[in-house]
Amino acid sequence: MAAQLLSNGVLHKRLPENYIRPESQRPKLNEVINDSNIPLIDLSLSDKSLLISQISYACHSYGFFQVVNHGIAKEDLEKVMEIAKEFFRLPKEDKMELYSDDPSKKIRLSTSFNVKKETVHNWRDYLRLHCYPLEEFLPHWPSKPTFFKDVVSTYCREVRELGFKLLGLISLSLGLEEEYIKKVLGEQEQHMAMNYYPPCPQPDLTYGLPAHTDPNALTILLQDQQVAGLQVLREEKWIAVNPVPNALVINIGDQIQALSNGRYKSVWHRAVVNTGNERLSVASFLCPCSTAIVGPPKKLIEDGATPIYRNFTYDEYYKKFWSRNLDQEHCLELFKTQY
Ligand SMILES: O=C(O)CCC(=O)C(=O)O
Ligand SMILES: [Fe+2]
Repeated sequence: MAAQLLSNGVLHKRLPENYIRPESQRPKLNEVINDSNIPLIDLSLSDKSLLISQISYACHSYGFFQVVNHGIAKEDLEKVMEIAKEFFRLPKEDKMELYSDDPSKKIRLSTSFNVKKETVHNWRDYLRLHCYPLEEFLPHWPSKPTFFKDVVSTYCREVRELGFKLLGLISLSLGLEEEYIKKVLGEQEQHMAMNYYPPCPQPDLTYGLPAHTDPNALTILLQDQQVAGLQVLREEKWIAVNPVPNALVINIGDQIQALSNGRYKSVWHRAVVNTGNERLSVASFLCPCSTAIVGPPKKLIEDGATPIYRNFTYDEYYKKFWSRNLDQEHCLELFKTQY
């Protein structure tokens, strides 16, 4: 039976059986660290070498950071959040026109993660959109709510620019030329996931999204300004990433981990749910073009360092990623060299 969209409005008093994780896999919410946080970086900092050293530290020791003064207006962030909320409130008939559980579809509304493969579902609906080149995909995006295409396409353009700026800073922080990563990754694809996590009757038994790493190069996440839910693994402990006003959360994906020869980390993260409030997040993923060959630059291995991963194309990697369950071993493990 097809999984049901949670946003279609059935209220659950108890968590349905097929969302309940076995005891050993539950989120242990009382053990999460709430009062520590990931680095917060001000991108308007005029001291560029200080900025680069902050980026280097954040990418190496957290794999995650938040940015403020990132160049995207507060109003644009608010509009995207609002339109995402409106989207998930559309009538069932409108939403079901977009429903698909086929991960290869470029525009689709779905639920959980990979409903055809997984045995336990996650407390999430999501709209996944390919966003680049915009002119190619825009005509196929949802035409409701009315301003969806306008608002989301403006945001996509802004996020892409921010992503390139960050890739430049990341290149510099690795001692590479500013344009290095952008050149290697080719004409990058851009995908978006609008995640909707409704209130959940038993949040300690399930996830919005279980622990995973992002398979792409760089992720820019706009998270709900009111409701926390994102958590990041650091030194074997889960840390809550509490929302900071107007900040965007940045995380290193598997491709930058590979490209930096393991220096920068694509870390495990997850989204948990709660009883009282719905939560939304909008993730933008910059992805290498499918034929891009990912491997460490000469500069990072010239002092005799061993390449940790074999070279691969993004196409090969992405297929492998979607053929697995989300919470298996780090997908990069499968690409390690045999030394
Ligand atoms: O909802 C969140 O905060 C996390 C979303 C996420 O990790 C993803 O979409 O890959
Ligand atoms: Fe993620």
